Amino acid sequence: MLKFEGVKKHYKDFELNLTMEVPEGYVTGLIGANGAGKSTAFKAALGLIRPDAGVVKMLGKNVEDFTVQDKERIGVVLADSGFSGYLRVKDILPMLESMYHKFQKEDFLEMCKKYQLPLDKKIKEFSTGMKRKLQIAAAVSHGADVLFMDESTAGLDVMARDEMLDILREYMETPGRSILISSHISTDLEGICDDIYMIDEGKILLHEETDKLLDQYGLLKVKADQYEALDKAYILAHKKEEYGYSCLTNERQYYQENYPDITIEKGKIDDVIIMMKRGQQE
Ligand SMILES: Nc1ncnc2c1ncn2[C@@H]1O[C@H](COP(=O)(O)OP(=O)(O)OP(=O)(O)O)[C@@H](O)[C@H]1O
Repeated sequence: MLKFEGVKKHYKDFELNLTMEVPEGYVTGLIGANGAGKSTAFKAALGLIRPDAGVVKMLGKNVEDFTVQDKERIGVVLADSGFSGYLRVKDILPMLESMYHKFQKEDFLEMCKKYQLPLDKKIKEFSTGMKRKLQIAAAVSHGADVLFMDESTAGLDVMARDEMLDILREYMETPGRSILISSHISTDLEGICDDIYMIDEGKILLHEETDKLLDQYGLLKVKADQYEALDKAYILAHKKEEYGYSCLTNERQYYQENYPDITIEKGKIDDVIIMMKRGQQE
């Protein structure tokens, strides 16, 4: 559905070097700190910047060859963009109708009603959550096959985030669709993503299915002598701590069964990120 093949982009103090895939029917998450390269990746996929090397392929085509019709098959929600604050929802309706052949006006209006987005209030008077919901409603109302959501949970309260996830789940009910969603907050993504890529300083640190990350990853807390004796076959990284070492594993059960005396915590995505970034990889 969407593939980044060796995509490189160099800025003064930064280099993106990205290979990743968003398969059809998948919600794929891109997690990384501020400045990790998430927006640069999105811009490359949307043809807003030209990579120095590599290609982005989407819907079976190089994105550089995308036509206006191809672009209609994409929905986009970017954190720092949106509709002009001086417009009302009723003003943007004809714009959306003329931009997208497949704009589903009824669905869009229904979403506005469900998420309490008034049609005749200026958008600049909307709250952050309302603006974001409006962006999402517009992005999912023209039959797009791929949805890009860059930092779209930023600034949303728990309710608004939950409503946003509902819209995305509903969007994914139609077969053949995919979403690429980014955030610097892992808990925002773990409830919706099938698959997670962790990005740091422009490179992918780890790619894993969300279920596997949550069910099978773990953090071992061991003393120095326990560490020496440990079978490291399923240890991905270790980090020196006051008490000895913390070790990241992708086979928690193996260590639970074979080392009953060792303290093993369930994997949290943030722990995995910290270990992959700050720990020493095996
Ligand atoms: N047009 C540009 N010119 C120079 N440097 C840039 C440009 N765009 C991005 N960068 C740099 O590239 C790096 C990655 O930025 P990017 O916006 O992709 O990160 P991000 O992961 O989206 O971060 P955030 O969560 O803060 O949005 C940063 O160091 C940024 O300063």
